[in-house]
Amino acid sequence: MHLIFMGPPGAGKGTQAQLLSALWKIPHISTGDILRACVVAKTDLGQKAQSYMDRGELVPDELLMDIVQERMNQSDARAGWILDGFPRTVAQAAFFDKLLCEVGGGVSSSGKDCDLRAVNLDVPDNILVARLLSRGRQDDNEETIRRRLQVYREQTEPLIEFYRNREQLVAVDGDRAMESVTAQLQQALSGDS
Ligand SMILES: Nc1ncnc2c1ncn2[C@@H]1O[C@H](COP(=O)(O)OP(=O)(O)OP(=O)(O)O)[C@@H](O)[C@H]1O
Ligand SMILES: Nc1ncnc2c1ncn2[C@@H]1O[C@H](COP(=O)(O)O)[C@@H](O)[C@H]1O
Repeated sequence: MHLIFMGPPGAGKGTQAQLLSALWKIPHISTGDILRACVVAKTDLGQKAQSYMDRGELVPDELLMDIVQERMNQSDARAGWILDGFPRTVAQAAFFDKLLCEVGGGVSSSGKDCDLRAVNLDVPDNILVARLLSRGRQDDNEETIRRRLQVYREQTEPLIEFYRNREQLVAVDGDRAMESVTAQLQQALSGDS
């Protein structure tokens, strides 16, 4: 199972990825979590990324490439993965296609034998804002949330069309109870493992 979780901030990507990762015994790889760990550890990357994250901007593409490549090369990623929050730009998607050709362990990014699926969780903006305000992460304040939603519409949403054109898109209504979203995902993805 090779999954990309898309959807705006607060759509439930992390929540669902964590559940399905435990169920299917494949790693949940969140670029946001990796970056936050780098910020806490005050690594060079963390120091460069922090101001972008605090403002709700995307961290520049070139800073993401190495961490994704390194994580995908770890042994637990051989059997499959759920990528949460990557790719987020057209440039990242192109880089990711190339990476899968090189280190994909048999996963190609397209073609008839490819099992890559891009899951989009759809949730209305007013619900997203309410969810994020009650989650209360450092970047979950009203101003940053608005900017993250805007950045999502401008830079990440175009990827929905990209994966739809490749017939890899799985669209799920994320504005339901958590268990119902999980059930929809299991049903939509059954037979893909
Ligand atoms: N189906 C749901 N119904 C109600 N609340 C939900 C649902 N799914 C997730 N949540 C809650 O909404 C908040 C955001 O969820 P989550 O962190 O999974 O979103 P995300 O898409 O990963 O966001 P981000 O991209 O900002 O990291 C969390 O507090 C989570 O508990
Ligand atoms: N793929 C990414 N490209 C650029 N910036 C990213 C990426 N993934 C995460 N970020 C930054 O981290 C925060 C939080 O990410 P979450 O996925 O919401 O945890 C995001 O706003 C970007 O600044």
